[in-house]
Amino acid sequence: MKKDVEKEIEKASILRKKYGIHISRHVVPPPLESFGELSSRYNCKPYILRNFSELGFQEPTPIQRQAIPVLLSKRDCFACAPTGSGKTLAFLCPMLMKIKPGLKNGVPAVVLCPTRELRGGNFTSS
Ligand SMILES: Nc1ncnc2c1ncn2[C@@H]1O[C@H](COP(=O)(O)OP(=O)(O)OP(=O)(O)O)[C@@H](O)[C@H]1O
Repeated sequence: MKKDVEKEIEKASILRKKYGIHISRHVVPPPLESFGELSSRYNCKPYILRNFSELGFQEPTPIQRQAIPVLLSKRDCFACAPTGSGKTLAFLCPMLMKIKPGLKNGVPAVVLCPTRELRGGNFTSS
């Protein structure tokens, strides 16, 4: 049992190294190896993954690999990644996964953008 946990921690650390992901807390969910893990680990509906595939998103970007599992674990996430690295999907994906039939009030969110240009970009990619 302990060996399994150690193996998982080691695997997560190898993945983070490979994708240049830095974390500042010790107990952080492992990064995604692929979008497919959203199904196996978080029960993501197939239509969401189909949409990613139709958009040509073959694999998650580094910020998506780490931020999505943190947000799906209901943890707060303060993340930083370069412009154009896929931050929008990193926060939208967990929200999309929360939308369920019959959900009356949707999923509330506030998106703060420091400039009008970034607001435009965020709106378009959403
Ligand atoms: N996993 C992915 N694979 C391929 N392309 C992706 C992926 N995720 C997002 N993209 C595309 O990459 C582009 C940049 O993404 P996005 O605008 O989300 O980056 P950002 O980090 O939010 O940028 P900014 O800092 O300007 O807000 C968009 O065209 C988006 O559709």
